[in-house]
Amino acid sequence: MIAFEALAKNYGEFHAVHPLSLQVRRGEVFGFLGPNGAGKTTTIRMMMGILVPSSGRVLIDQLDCHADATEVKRRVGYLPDTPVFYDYLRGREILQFVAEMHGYGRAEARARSARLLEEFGLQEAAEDYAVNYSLGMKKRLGLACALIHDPAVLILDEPINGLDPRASRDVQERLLAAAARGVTIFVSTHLLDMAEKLCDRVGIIHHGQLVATGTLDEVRAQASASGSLEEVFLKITDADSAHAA
Ligand SMILES: Nc1ncnc2c1ncn2[C@@H]1O[C@H](COP(=O)(O)OP(=O)(O)OP(=O)(O)O)[C@@H](O)[C@H]1O
Repeated sequence: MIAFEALAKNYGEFHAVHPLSLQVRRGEVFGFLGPNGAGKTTTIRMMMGILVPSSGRVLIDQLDCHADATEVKRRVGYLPDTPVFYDYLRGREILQFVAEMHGYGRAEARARSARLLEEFGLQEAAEDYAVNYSLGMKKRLGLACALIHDPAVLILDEPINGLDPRASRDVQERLLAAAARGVTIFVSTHLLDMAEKLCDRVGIIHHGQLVATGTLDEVRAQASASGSLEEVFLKITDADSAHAA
């Protein structure tokens, strides 16, 4: 479903993402984990056609995310790390606007927006301006925007970063519901609890390099570590730092 083929990004001499090769299967929830500055957002921006790869490519449904960016966007819902909305549009208007951008007529856009506002618990705030939304509400609105066209794939950059425990659980439950409907989810995070609860497989990226991939058990075995994902993650990224130093 998602195929990274030696995808890489350099900024001058700096290798933000070293050649990355990886397959994510249809219906899988894949956690892309890494510490700050590891290269997660850079990778996701290349998947969304926002950044041009220095070499290699990434395919979604066999479409090149750079060359076929428009067609890819029809199949993909994207939640950026910091969702930005027009401050003086109301929640409902934002969703309708996104639906119309996807080509739905006015009536269908309205119906889809109403359904998602309800599903995401935003009906009461539907007529409020986005500028007055809390961070949790913004993330929920962002997710609703990402799902408005029933995408087969969701690409999420830090979907619960900065949320309080209730809002965080809320978003995770909605992601699990999407996964249960068969949506393929590629989610970047440095919040390991979430990855442990949500993901079928994870990849750990550190200093722009994929240093481990697999189920939690497989990653544990690769790291010769036991215990929580946090322990495995710390061991892998520490060992790598020591190695790099
Ligand atoms: N436009 C740019 N020019 C130069 N370096 C950049 C640019 N954008 C990102 N970088 C660098 O590339 C590296 C990877 O950044 P990226 O934002 O992808 O990390 P991240 O894993 O998403 O981190 P975080 O969890 O902090 O968001 C960082 O060292 C960053 O400073």
